[in-house]
Amino acid sequence: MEHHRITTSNVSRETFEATKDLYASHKDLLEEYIDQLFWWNDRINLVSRDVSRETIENHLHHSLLISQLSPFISEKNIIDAGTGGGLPGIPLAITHPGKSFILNDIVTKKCLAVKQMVRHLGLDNITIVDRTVANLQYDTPFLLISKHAFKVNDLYSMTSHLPWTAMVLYKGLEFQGELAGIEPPLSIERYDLTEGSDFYKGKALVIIRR
Ligand SMILES: C[S@@+](CC[C@H](N)C(=O)[O-])C[C@H]1O[C@@H](n2cnc3c(N)ncnc32)[C@H](O)[C@@H]1O
Repeated sequence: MEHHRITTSNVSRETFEATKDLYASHKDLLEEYIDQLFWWNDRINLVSRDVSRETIENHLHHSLLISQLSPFISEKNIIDAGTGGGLPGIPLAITHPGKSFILNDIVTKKCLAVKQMVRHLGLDNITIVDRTVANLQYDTPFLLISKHAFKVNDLYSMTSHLPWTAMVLYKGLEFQGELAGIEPPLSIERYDLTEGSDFYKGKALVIIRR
């Protein structure tokens, strides 16, 4: 794994503040999404059962953080692999109506719930695809994003056939062991989120380019 080039930066206060502003300017729809997530979570398991509203709000802020990073800003087509209940894809689609999102999960009932939420929220920039990410077919270059769903080497090998321009992954700070077995040298930027708040301690956003 030494052949990969890894750099580390901190995410600035301004970036966290800009994310809060983005949340505030789409508050009504984001709060509606949280209501939907709780409603569906009572029926099927999307997030942990006893999770508080405050924690879910933190997950939405966390989801929106990547909107401040250049790979997200410059790409119109985005695939969220292992989206579960729609994180980070739904908050990003709400706040970026000009971008197109594919939300992917291997579990069909999760995808059905996400489809209902998307319909309820009136979002027309989301397509849902229920299969393993390894079987996705897509010809247009896109940004691959994923929050706490895969080890880096697993996601890398499952998507090697796809034309992703970069991956942005929501990881813990210590993800380097997950690079084992990846042969081509990667350029990796690790953004340490620890400065954000207690919620972000030990968390990182990881940008990977091949
Ligand atoms: C820990 S959950 C994370 C969900 C969401 N990203 C979040 O942050 O709340 C991981 C998700 O990855 C999905 N998953 C696991 N293997 C997958 C695969 N091969 N292809 C697509 N989705 C997969 C699971 O069904 C699950 O919903």
